[in-house]
Amino acid sequence: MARMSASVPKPGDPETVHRQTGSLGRRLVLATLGFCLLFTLASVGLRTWLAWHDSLEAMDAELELIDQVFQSNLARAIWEMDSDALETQLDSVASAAPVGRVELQIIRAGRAPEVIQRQRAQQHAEHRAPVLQHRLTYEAYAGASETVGELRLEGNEGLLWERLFDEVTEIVITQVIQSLLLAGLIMWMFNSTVTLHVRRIARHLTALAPENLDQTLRLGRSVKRHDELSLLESGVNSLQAKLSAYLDRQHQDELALAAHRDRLAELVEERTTELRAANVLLQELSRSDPLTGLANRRHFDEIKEVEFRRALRLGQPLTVLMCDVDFFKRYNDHYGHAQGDLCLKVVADTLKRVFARAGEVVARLGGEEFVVLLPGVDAESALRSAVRLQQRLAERELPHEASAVSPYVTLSIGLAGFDPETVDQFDQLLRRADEALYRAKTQGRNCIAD
Ligand SMILES: Nc1nc2c(ncn2[C@@H]2O[C@H](COP(=O)(O)OP(=O)(O)OP(=O)(O)O)[C@@H](O)[C@H]2O)c(=O)[nH]1
Repeated sequence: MARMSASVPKPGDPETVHRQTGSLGRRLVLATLGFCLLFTLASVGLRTWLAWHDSLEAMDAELELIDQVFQSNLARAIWEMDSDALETQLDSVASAAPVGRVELQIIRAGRAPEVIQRQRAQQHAEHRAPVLQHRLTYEAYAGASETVGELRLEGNEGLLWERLFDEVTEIVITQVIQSLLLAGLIMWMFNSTVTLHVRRIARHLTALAPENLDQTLRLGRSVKRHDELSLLESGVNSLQAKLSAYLDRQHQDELALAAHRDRLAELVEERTTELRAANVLLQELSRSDPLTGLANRRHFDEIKEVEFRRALRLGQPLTVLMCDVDFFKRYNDHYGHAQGDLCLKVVADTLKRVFARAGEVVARLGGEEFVVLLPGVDAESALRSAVRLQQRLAERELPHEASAVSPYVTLSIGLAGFDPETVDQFDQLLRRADEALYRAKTQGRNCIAD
């Protein structure tokens, strides 16, 4: 199977393309043969015409020679009226190859001329062969020359055509051989000087890939040759070099781009982390009181509704403590506003320590007023926690010389427990806690009212 598939021509393979498109050399040979055929026809025509005229001239000369050879003997035979000799001479003339027809007119005084003729069987009356005609004279003695007849020699037309046929045959054969040799020579030269190298270039280009661009094209010809193929060879190599440099540059650019992309991703990751942290911080800040770090009123408002609905749904207890620093205005006036802030921080810290269980919420509602939300805690437990709060604060012994109830900072606490019978909104619960706080204040402060 592997062997079979290896022999299957692949698209783009130079051999396949060559089979599909044909050979330049073959086309050149066909063109050469066509041209040679036309040239041969023209050449044969011209040479045939020349050969015909040469044959005519040659036959004319031959007739002249025959005439020179036989005219004196014929003239003598007429003069001597030797009819045997005359016949013999005439037969000899007629048997000469160049002669197609011979006609002898014998002039007799006082009588009509006598005509004797000899003709080849195939000689036509109308022919193209040369004709030689002249008078025959006989000089019986010096100075007494007399016309005795007239000889007409007509050339052998058959011989003419025979000679022409031989000539034309020779011309055609030599021309055809010449054309075939020329076409073969051109094909061989074209194949060895052009086609071979063009195929090598095609194979080289087909095998080109990014990883072998450094393999230059070598046509294996003499370095002294500087022709179109040399230009093509150096052009291909120059193109490969440029392409290789371009791919190298592109690779470097891709590496740099990947590095930039990685760096950018890192920066984005860093910025995202920073943004997330900032966002978390922002959310915390938006929900917490900047002075004490406790939940602010906004955050408390979010939580209170959730816890209230849960208590309502599950029927669990929910208790609210409203806490207010006693005589805080006096504290501020006595110790200054900055010290007042520190005092608020200590109170907040005490609140956080006492109400540190999960679910317990401590918030600063404003000024020196704090609220504690105790989900799942009934009023009785809450009261104990409130007492513990006052004790813890007292243990911290924050001096408050301006207070009318204690030498230390104290808290008044209002307590309200959730009663589903009478309360259906959290703010009602909050109002009750506020009212309880008011009662704690009016009852003398530093106490817990419910
Ligand atoms: N240092 C400081 N003082 C604040 C802050 N917020 C409110 N205050 C002060 O807290 C005081 C609250 O005084 P009041 O509402 O009259 O109450 P009080 O003086 O504590 O009197 P009682 O509540 O009746 O015991 C005001 O003097 C406010 O200026 C704060 O963030 N820092």
